[in-house]
Amino acid sequence: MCSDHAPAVEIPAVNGTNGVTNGRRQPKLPYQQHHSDERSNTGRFQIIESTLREGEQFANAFYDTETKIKIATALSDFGVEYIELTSPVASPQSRADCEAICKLGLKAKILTHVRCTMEDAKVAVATGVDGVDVVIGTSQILRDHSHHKSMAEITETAIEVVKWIKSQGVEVRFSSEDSFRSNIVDLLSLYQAVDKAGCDRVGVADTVGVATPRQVYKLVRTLRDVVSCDIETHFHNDTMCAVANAHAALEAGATHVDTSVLGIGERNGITPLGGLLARMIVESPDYVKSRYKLAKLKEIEDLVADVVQVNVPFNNPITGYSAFSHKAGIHSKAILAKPETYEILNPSDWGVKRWIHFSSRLTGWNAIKSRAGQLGLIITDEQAKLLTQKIKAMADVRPLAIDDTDSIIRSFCLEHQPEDQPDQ
Ligand SMILES: CC(=O)SCCNC(=O)CCNC(=O)[C@H](O)C(C)(C)COP(=O)(O)OP(=O)(O)OC[C@H]1O[C@@H](n2cnc3c(N)ncnc32)[C@H](O)[C@@H]1OP(=O)(O)O
Ligand SMILES: O=C(O)CCC(=O)C(=O)O
Ligand SMILES: [Zn+2]
Repeated sequence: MCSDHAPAVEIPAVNGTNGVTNGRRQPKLPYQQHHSDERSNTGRFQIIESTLREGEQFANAFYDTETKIKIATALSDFGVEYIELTSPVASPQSRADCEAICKLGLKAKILTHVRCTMEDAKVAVATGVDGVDVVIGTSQILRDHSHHKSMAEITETAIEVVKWIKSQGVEVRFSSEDSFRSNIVDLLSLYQAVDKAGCDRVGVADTVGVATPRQVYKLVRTLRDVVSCDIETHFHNDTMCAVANAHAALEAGATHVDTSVLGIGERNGITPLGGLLARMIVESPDYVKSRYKLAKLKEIEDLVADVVQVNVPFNNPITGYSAFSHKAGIHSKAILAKPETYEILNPSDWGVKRWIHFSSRLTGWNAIKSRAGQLGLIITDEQAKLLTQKIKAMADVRPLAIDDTDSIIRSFCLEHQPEDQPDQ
């Protein structure tokens, strides 16, 4: 956990965020959702994990069959409800891999993602998937420059495709690509038509990452009153709103959220699996903990990071290098006393550790006293304060490594050894 430039005290993750402490249930925080809003699904959503579809559209991604199977198995074990795979019409190997994953008998349902055509739908159903995600662009710009179809043509084909997939006993979702740049009236009547045709889910997609949480809430809330089927949502992260938008969609009544591990996808990707769960555990801890094996998140992220040859960003939610680091003296003192002071997430839920940086000019005496304790050195408050001044003086000159600071602590204790100080 600690590098030479990040001297740290690892302290046990003992906080009971949202849990039971000393046999007493903690009072809910005022900003926690109480699920009194009937429309909100923040305590009962499902994840459509698209690392093997949207994620394959990430610039660096190349998955061989073995890797796809490894990722699909890990995601299913983690607890995601659905795994979405690349279109089987993309290439012969994509089709073979889709068939192979369908035969694994994973707990998660297997979906594949195709264009809104009967030809694509037939190939998709023949692979043995549990469900087919059908998509077509509905914004004027995509209709003009991608597939050149009118809304009437889209509606006619969509109804035919949805009805046919349903007739095969396979789950079907119909999604409008670029929903937030589409005409709302066109969009709602299209969703209504496919809902009537027997669609299991309709999908709202912010394909270009233009939507804000307020716009998402408004569209999904309206849609919730127009269709009776489930509502899936897909958010790109171009303006860093992908997690907030997913949350807003659930509040407005969406039932499913698309994610990918580390958020990989076209351009800078979509709602990351870890980021979404970090957001959701804060208000629905029991639901999130009961469905997903959170302690496996780091393993899955490391696996995918390795496959697509990227580093996990330092500020990644939960698993980033500094996600549970505390440096300034004011923070460190309070964290040592009660971790919830500066942590809304509990690292032990995710199998990771918090750590306290203790070798900078921002370090306070409480952190130094705690570090001395970890080294088996007992010092008084006054001695810790004096020692902290020495460490600050050194840290003003250059970055200190853990060993540097530990040496300063040890020499200080030798100089100030009381009669009963244990020998070092
Ligand atoms: C926003 C998203 O991420 S959507 C999902 C994106 N996923 C993919 O594209 C999967 C990988 N894609 C591929 O392998 C290929 O693009 C294929 C096999 C799907 C199609 O390949 P090609 O036939 O060579 O066509 P190309 O990729 O150049 O263009 C896309 C074609 O699909 C049509 N099209 C695009 N979107 C749709 C749609 N949603 N429904 C129906 N047709 C569509 C376009 O009009 C174009 O048709 P054209 O052949 O008449 O020009
Ligand atoms: O099928 C969908 O809902 C989303 C497709 C997609 O990746 C997008 O629109 O960005
Ligand atoms: Zn996408």
